[in-house]
Parts: sequence; C-alpha cells; structure tokens
Amino acid sequence: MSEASNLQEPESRALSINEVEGDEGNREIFLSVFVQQGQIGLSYYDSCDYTLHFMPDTVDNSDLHLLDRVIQELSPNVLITSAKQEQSLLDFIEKLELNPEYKPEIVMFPNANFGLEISRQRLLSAQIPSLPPTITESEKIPYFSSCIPLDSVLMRERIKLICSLFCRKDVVYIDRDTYSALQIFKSELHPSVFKLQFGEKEGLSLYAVLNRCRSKLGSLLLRQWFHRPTRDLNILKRRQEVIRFFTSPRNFADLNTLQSSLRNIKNISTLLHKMSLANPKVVVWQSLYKTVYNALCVRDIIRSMPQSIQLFSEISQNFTDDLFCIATYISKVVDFEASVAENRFTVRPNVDPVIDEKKRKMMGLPDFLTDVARAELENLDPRFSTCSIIYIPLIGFLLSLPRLPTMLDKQSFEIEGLNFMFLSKDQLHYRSSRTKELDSMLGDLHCDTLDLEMVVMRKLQASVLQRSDCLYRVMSLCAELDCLIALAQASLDHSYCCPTLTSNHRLALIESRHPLLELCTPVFVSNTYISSETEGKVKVITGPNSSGKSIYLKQVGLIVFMALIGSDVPAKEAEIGLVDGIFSRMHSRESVSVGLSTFMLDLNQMTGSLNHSTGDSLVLVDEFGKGTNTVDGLALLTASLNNWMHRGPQCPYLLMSTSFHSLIQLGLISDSPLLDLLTLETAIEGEELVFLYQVKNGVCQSSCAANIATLAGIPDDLVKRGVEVSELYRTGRIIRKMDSPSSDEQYNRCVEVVEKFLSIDLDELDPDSYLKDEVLPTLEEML
Ligand SMILES: Nc1ncnc2c1ncn2[C@@H]1O[C@H](COP(=O)(O)OP(=O)(O)OP(=O)(O)O)[C@@H](O)[C@H]1O
Repeated sequence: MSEASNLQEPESRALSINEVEGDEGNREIFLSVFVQQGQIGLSYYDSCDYTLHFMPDTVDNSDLHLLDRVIQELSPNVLITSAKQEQSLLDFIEKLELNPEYKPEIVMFPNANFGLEISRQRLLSAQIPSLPPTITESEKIPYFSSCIPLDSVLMRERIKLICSLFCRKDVVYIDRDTYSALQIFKSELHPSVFKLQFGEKEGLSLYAVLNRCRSKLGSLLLRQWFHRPTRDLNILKRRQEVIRFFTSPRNFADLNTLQSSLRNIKNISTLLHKMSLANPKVVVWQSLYKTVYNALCVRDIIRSMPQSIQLFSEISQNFTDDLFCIATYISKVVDFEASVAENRFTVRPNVDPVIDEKKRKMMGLPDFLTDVARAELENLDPRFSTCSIIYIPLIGFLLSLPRLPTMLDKQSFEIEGLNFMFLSKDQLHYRSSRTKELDSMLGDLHCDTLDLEMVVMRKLQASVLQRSDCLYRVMSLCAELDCLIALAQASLDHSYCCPTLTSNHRLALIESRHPLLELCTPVFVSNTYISSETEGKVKVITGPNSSGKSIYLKQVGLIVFMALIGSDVPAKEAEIGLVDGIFSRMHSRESVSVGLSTFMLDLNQMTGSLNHSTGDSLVLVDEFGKGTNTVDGLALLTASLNNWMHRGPQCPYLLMSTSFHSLIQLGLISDSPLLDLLTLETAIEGEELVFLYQVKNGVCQSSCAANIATLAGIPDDLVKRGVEVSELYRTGRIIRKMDSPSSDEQYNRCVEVVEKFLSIDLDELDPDSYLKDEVLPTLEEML
C-alpha cells in the first residue's frame, strides 16, 4: 500500500506562483569576488530562494575566464569586491563597465571585510531556518564545517542561508558568443502586453526545445546544466541511465504519472523561508502540503523501479519517513477549508480539546446572543424596533441599535443606562450591564482561540523546519528527476539517440541533424561528421552561399553540447570524445550592441579560439576574414589555419567554412594528414541551382553567386553584368565602365585626335603645354 494514498489528496486550487515560488521579477543576485595570486574565490546570494552559494577557491587564468562564465550564467545585479584588488580583476571590471548590454552595480568594500575571521563571524551570526533558534555558536561550527571548508576565503556581506556548493570542476568552456551563435538560449520580449511585466520569454532555442520540465525547480536546474556542460563521465552516465530508462516504451506510463506529481513540487527553499517567518500565509501551508504529498507519490513510484539506477536508489533512500510525518501532521492539524475561508491558520477539530471547547462556545454564541438581544429589546425605549448583540475582538460584546432620525448629534446618542461607544454605518454601539456580564462570562473567546491556534501553528512550523534537511534533498532530487524526464521526453519526441561518451579523442556523428532547423523545415538532410587525428581533425568546408555550411557547423557544435549536458542527440549514432571547450567564430551579436566593429568582433572571437583551444577543444570558424580586404582576410585565415595544423596532436577538432576558394586553389594550406576538404552538394537543373545540403569530400569549384542572386530575385540585367565583370576579372581583361562611349563614338574620337596630330606644326610646338592641354584630357575621355 503506498504511503501517499493514506493521506488526504491536496486541493487542486491554483496557487499564486509568486506567493509560493518567490518573486522572480524582483530576483536579485549579489556576487562577491576575491582574486589573490591567480586564485579566485566566489560566493553569491540569490534573493529568489534566499540561498547563499559559494565556490571553493579555484585557479583562474589572467583573463578571469572562470569569473566570466559565472557572470554569464548568473548576470548578478551587484558585484561586490574588495577596494584593494589585483590588476586582473580591475581590468575585468573595466571591461565589464564598457559593455552596454549588461551593467551590474559594482560595490567595493574595505579589504578588512574580506578577512577570514570576520567572514566566519558573519556566518556564525546568520539565522539559518533549518537550525533550531536556540543553537549556540559553538554548536553551529560543526554544521558549517560540513557545508563549507572554513579555511577557504569567504566573502559575503549579507548571509542568510547556506545551501549548495557551487562547484565548477570539469566544466566545459563555452563563451557568450558561442552560446548565442548556436542559439542555446534565446530570450525575447513577451509579445503579450499583459505579460510584459515578467520580462523575457524563451524564443526558438535549444533550451526551449529540451525544457519539458514540469516544475520551476527543474527548469532552473536544467538552465544550470546548460550553463555548466561537463566532461565528468560519472555525472553524464548517471544522467544517461535515467534517460535510457524513461525512453523505453514500457515505462511511458510511469513517466507521465511522475510528471504530473513533479508539476506540484514547489520551490522548497522559498517555502521553508516563508515557514520560518512569524505567520506563514495559508497558501504556503497548502503549497507545502501539496509538495510533500507529491514527493511521497514520487517516492512510491520510484521505489517500484530498478534500484540499480543511482538516482532511483537515492530518491528511495532520501525521501524518508520525515516526509510522511510532515504530510500527516499538516493534514491532521490544518483545517484548510476553514483556513481559506478565514484567511488565517485554523486548527482542525480534535487536535486540542481547549480550542474545541472555545470554538463550540463560539458556535453556540449566535443563538445565545439572539436571546440576550431579545431580552435587551424589552427594556429599551419602544422607538427601537430592533437591536443586536455583537462581538468585536479586543473590545468585547456590544449592544448595537439603529440610529433614529431624531438622533442628530453626539448628545442625542446618549441613552440612560447605556454607555455610548461609537457610531458606524448608522448603527450605534453601546455597552450595557448585560454586555459587561457577557464580557466577564465569555471572556475574549475569539482572541483566546486565535492565540491557542497560533501556539499549535508554531509547533507545526518547528516540526517542519526540523525536517528541512530531508526537504532540501527532496528538492534537489526532484529537480534532477524532472530534468532527466524532460530530456527523455524530448529524446522520444524528436527521435534522438543516446551518444556513446568516451575519453577517446574522436567525434563521430552519424546521420546527424540540426536540433532546431529540423523542427522548422519539412525535409532536413542529415549529415555525418567524423573527426579524429587519423580521420581528418581539420575540416575545411567550401560551398556556394546558402548551401548549408553554417548549419552543418552549428549542428556539430550543438550535438557535442547536448552530449555534454547528458542529453540524447539528433543523430542515428554518435560517439563523443569529451571536449574541454567549444570555441567559435560566428556572427552572433550586432556590432552596435557591443560597441565594436564587425571585423573587430571577428578578430576577438578568433583570438579567443586561437589562444585557448587545446587538442580536446571543438573550434567552429564560419567565414572568417570576410569583414576586410579580400587579400588581407584570406591571409589571416590561412595563417590561423596553418597555426592550428602545426600544433599536431594539440590541434583542436576544427571545422572551418569559407567562401575564399583561392585558399585551396592557390595551395595556401600546408600539407597535413589532419586536413580534410569537404563541400556541400548542389545540382543545376536547367538554369536553376538546386541545394542538396549533402556534405561530401571535395572542393567547391564555383560560388554559383549568379544563380543564387537570380534565386534571390536580383534583376536579370544586373546578374548578367555581374557575370560579365567576373569573367573579365578572372581572365585578366580590361573591365570597362557601363557608361563608357560605344565603339563607333570611340573610333570617331580617335580619327579626330589623329587629324589634329597631323595638322600640328612641329616647329612651333611647345611639347609641355601641348601634352597638358590637348593629349591628356583626350586620353582621359577615351579611357
Ligand atoms: N541539412 C539541411 N537540410 C535542409 N535544409 C538545410 C540544410 N542545411 C541548410 N539548409 C537550409 O539552407 C539555408 C542556408 O543554410 P546556411 O546558412 O547554412 O548556408 P551557408 O552555406 O552557410 O550560406 P552563407 O555562405 O551564405 O552563409 C538554411 O537556412 C536552411 O533553410
């Protein structure tokens, strides 16, 4: 018998997301950075779920690549650092301030704030909801030591809660431009005016295609995986085994049931934070109950699955009976129906006999008060036809009478034997001897009940918070499960295959596809890419414009990326040797948005690829060198290509597309066993160029620019003239301007010049002035 079925099913009323999940719109991230002797210390505080994350001190290079990645992932609102700082960080901050796209607030604190002792003290004085409030400082030390090595340099100004390690071991390097060129993320403004306040939404991107997560926590974790592709085989294999399980057809039903439970798992960090406040709202209790109930449902299903799968056995072990206790306590204690009606925490009957007794009295009160009111009416001035007895918390019982037309001012409100209290909505309120009796007889029933219910609530809060460790584990395991089910679902929907991850230095993508373009085009032509030291690590691709070169490059980059987050990939088969970075030279950002010229952007990207790629990196270069004079661009491209090839085994997996056909025709590339020349197939049907998008070995002989121009709708006469000029240039003949005189006119001009020449009297001729005034202007005209 499953444990969740012993509990009452939670109400399916939609809860306001912001109330329970934290307000993403007002999310603020404070990143604290400290650089010392090539080591970088980082920690950040996320106001969305009140967590503090930190990264143990790590070596970073002089350009602070690691810091760049962290900033790219988090986009912190505030960057905190010490006023006394190393040059590398100062240079980094200076560059950051030049970026018009993203400007965090930079805050510098005195260096003393970053000392070890002061940081330790700050941590010890922090309020951690999962720890009992009575815990002493010396008791807190072992707790903190289990989360953070306290001998590491810590730098936080405001600390509330320690949560997870922010560890970046084995993270694959991918820069901002590559993320954008490969369309891994793509944020767009929300088209609906009603949703404008929520800012951006995800456009067509790899993240949007793979994100089938049902919980917000899952989506956040998947985003984190996207920012931290890894070459840690253990992590990747752990993810793959779960995906394998859910892509098996006999497990579809479980996949769907798990997804409907995961949908109801809310952000537990936020819930626990709200639980630690004085008076959590009813919606928080509802949400917590729903979360725990659904976590138990997840546990019940997972326990029936093979426990040889690491994630499943972790869920079975870590979703302990604490969850059952929390759910049982909440369902037995909280009266959700009454709580919603009264908009406050209300205790169920049979929890506390004193509360029950008081509530019983309160329930019987209306009838009793009607009798009292009837008796009071008999003693009143006969002008009053009605009266009632009301109860106001903290004030007590009052006699309420309708205001008569003759009662105009305060004096006229006075009635003998009664104390006038106040006037509200044409009702006069009095204290009588009978109401005074009621006060002493029934007391402050309502307030007493509230106080007693508060005491019960505090106990319940404490018992939830005591079990917060288990809840945090539930949160992270559910998020992981949600992400992996999402990846499995995407794999099923788009017929992906499971890549074989190896530490061999080989990439082999058989019949691979572009994961985004295949969704937008009716027929996608799949292509194979095999790269290793013996199978051509350097591929130079030539092909007419629009033949599919860029798509081929991007699809290789995307597939390798997908494998490095543990996902299945769009291919028939794939073998992925773990790469350490993906570098690219592709157009992604507009030059205006970064304040650099297009060519300068190209050069910056190429510099990064040349300086930081290793034998295990994947480098994608699309049309480098086109932004400047052809000869100079070609020279730079050739030099870069030769530089890579001369590195031998340290040459990266290089995929380079170019329309500089002379790179090959003029024999500019050094001979190397690493080199492989590829082209994209096209065919001419009649006059028309047909793109086949099939990659094959070889070199493209013609750019087919004229055919493509015709396809694009350029007027025929312009295309004809283009072909004519191109032919004249290739064969080294003179190219005449379109507006040059016709040959008849030219003949007549020549005759004129010759006649003039014959008529010259050579004895009287001044050669200099003749040359200047007659010959040169005529020559200019003729040419
Ligand atoms: N494998 C494919 N299957 C189907 N359609 C494709 C494929 N590859 C490319 N295409 C189509 O061809 C278009 C042009 O592709 P792409 O941008 O890669 O060409 P290109 O050779 O890089 O062109 P250019 O040199 O002008 O940049 C794509 O937008 C897509 O519609």
